[in-house]
Amino acid sequence: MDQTVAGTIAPLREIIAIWRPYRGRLLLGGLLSLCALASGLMLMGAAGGRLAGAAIGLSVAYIAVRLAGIGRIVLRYVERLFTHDAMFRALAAVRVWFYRKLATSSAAGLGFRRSGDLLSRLVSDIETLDSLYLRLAIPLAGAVLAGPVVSVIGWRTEHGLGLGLAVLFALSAFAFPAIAAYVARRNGAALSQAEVDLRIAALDFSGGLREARAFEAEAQLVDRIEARQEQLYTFQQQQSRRLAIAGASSFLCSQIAILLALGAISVWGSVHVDLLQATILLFIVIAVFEGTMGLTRAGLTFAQVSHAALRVSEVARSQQHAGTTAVIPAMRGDIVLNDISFRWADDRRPVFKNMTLTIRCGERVALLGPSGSGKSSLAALLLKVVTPDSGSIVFAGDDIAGLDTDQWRKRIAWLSQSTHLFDDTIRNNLLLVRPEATDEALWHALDQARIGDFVRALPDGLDAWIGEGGSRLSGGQGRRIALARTLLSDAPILILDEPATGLDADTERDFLRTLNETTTGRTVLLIAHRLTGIEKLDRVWRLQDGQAVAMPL
Ligand SMILES: Nc1ncnc2c1ncn2[C@@H]1O[C@H](COP(=O)(O)OP(=O)(O)OP(=O)(O)O)[C@@H](O)[C@H]1O
Repeated sequence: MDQTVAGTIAPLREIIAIWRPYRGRLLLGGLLSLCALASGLMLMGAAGGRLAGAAIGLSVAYIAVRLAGIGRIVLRYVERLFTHDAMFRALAAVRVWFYRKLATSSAAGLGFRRSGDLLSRLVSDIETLDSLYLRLAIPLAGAVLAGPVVSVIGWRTEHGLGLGLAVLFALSAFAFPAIAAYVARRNGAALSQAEVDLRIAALDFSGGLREARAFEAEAQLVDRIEARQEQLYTFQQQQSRRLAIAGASSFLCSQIAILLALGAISVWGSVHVDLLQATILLFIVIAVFEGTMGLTRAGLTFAQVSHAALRVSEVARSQQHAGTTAVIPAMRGDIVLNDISFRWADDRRPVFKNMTLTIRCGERVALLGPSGSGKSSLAALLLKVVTPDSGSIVFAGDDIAGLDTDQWRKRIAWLSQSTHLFDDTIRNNLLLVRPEATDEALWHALDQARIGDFVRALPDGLDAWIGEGGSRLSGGQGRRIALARTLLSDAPILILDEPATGLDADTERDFLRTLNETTTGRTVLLIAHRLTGIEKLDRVWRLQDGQAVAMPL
């Protein structure tokens, strides 16, 4: 992970750019917060002045205390209302942005990401981002305002005192928080990784509870969770210890500052007017330095926020990388794989070795091969989830590497081996690919997938709720809903990865017949272990040793 300053700042700038529409509200919230702070300082100063005045028999107007007191309460309330409202809106914008980035990769990339990691990014990382404004920017702006105030009043009492207070303030409000940020930043990556690991273990456990029970492996999985929890605690403890030192140092500075102000009272207190000024100073020092205590935490917050911003923006960056060029793909064309070689990782064996094949526009072709031969990897390459190590994939004469990724994926309807069904109605699951589709079109697609009669028999029909991942359906029924969704899409290219998984032999035959009839004019890539003999195909290849070998029809 990039640890440089630029690597830290760039993701934060990206997040701040998403907040741009709320700039006015955020600035107003900040301004109100500074006004609340100013009235708080005035209140303390006025209270100090009145106390000293009472001690020396000087009449100091009570009105200032009242006004500052009321002002502080009202401003604090309005400020909280504004800053939190602005922040909730800004975070909602980040969530929408994040979802959009995920949605554009939903054709493929998600299947290759760990869901626990994604959940962490979506929930805790985005939540952490509110600290950037509420616990970082606002307290820092407050410190920038309060520091000069206390130094100037100190300077007017005695130059050396003003200087001393300024140094103590700089240490307490800026230096120690910066050290805390540095320490926390160093630990931050390990800490958030430990959080993600724990979340993945917990999700794994809850998702695989049935298997864990069946194999009596619950204790083993619980041990795994506990080990990861332990690891997280260890990192948290280390972090807390170091932060406690930074916090204590900052606290020490504030206590020295108060001692200095008390010293000022004892030195200059014999002269009435100076006593007044020194007491005001003491009260303001107490208020200002109390505010700096939270800044050490802001240092920690900075580390957490910069990590969160990096993790959240990483998702976007992979998308931007994939779609930086704006070449819009043609609607139709041949797909040509030119001499492509590909392996998933350097330490894995190559999946393709200088493979060349051409899928002509409107052809119905099949790609066969034993498990692990690379059929799904080819789909991943076509969908631009991964790029070939060498060679190129060309569509209608354009290298797909140069095509706009979002637009390219819109040309493809893809049915993966584990296509996801959403916890929603049948209708909404189908409308995902064609939001404007009529009920007639939905029923047509369901009939093509041989599931129309089943849906008609449901009390709620198209509005029946199918549960998480289609849990209220049988495996085969869910598969057919997913098939219907793919058939509903009007994309010119269909990639069907083992479409018959979970279907009985009769339904499989029916479905393949439908496929023969309904996909005329579209390019269909059928990925399968073997053929049934019903498929009407223009070409068949068998994947073997990283090559596509043409098979007789
Ligand atoms: N995300 C991934 N990361 C690393 N290696 C992968 C990944 N996906 C697939 N592989 C590896 O690439 C090779 C080809 O896998 P692929 O899924 O393309 O095969 P397949 O022909 O579709 O298999 P099956 O018929 O079992 O679905 C396998 O050795 C597999 O382990």
